[in-house]
Amino acid sequence: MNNNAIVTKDLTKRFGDFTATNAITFEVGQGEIFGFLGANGAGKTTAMRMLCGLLKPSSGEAKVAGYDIYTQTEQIKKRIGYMSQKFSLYEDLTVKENIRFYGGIYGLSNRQIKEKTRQLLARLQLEKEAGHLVSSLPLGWKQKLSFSIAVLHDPSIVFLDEPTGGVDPITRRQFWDLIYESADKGVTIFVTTHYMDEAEYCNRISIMVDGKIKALDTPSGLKKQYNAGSMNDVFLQLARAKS
Ligand SMILES: Nc1ncnc2c1ncn2[C@@H]1O[C@H](COP(=O)(O)OP(=O)(O)OP(=O)(O)O)[C@@H](O)[C@H]1O
Repeated sequence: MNNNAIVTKDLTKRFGDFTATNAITFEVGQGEIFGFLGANGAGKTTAMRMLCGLLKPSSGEAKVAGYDIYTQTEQIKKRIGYMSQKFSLYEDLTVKENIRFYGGIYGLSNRQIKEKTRQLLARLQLEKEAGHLVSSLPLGWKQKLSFSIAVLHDPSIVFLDEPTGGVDPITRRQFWDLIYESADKGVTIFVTTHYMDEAEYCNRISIMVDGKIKALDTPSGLKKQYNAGSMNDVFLQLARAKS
């Protein structure tokens, strides 16, 4: 396989008789921002959990950061960051304690944790809140903190599962500034979202319907292909074609 960040071939996950992810095939380049779109229940989280080494596929192949998702999940976990829909910050720990806790899990030294904490708090302008409980932060700040912690150990790929749910477009845009900063440093971003403004920010997008990838291209390529004025229009056409 080449040096793409993610390569999948016919990747499939069945739960009993139900096929949640149905033979998906795609490649994501290093440093690319790849949007993984689909309606509720389309199979996005299932696919993402397989790529993160958290769920064993039923069939098909995939490599993440060059490692096999069946046999090399430990190597994969060391090289990726993951931010789930219900991000995993500890609400009853302070901002600084959360950073220290995750730095420890990622195997950073005390010196690295101290330096990373300083950089992170400065970048997010959260110095004053360093000693505040995470539960006291507004949702948008929790999301930015959660993303920053997901890339604390300088992973080569970061998986974001609906990272900006429930916040306004301006707060989402600020979150995307963080994503662009990471991508500029060569980090591959694999992101699921329901927001079409966010879809437009991606380099390429795949759209999943009922477990299958129905479209995959740049936002402008997809709009052209579907003769659509917006990504929302593309999305609706694909969703309608289903019924
Ligand atoms: N452990 C499981 N056992 C049985 N069915 C499951 C399991 N996990 C997911 N599913 C089913 O697989 C389908 C795809 O779920 P998945 O969470 O991957 O979708 P999604 O595209 O991420 O949706 P959402 O946008 O709502 O998060 C759903 O119908 C879900 O009920």
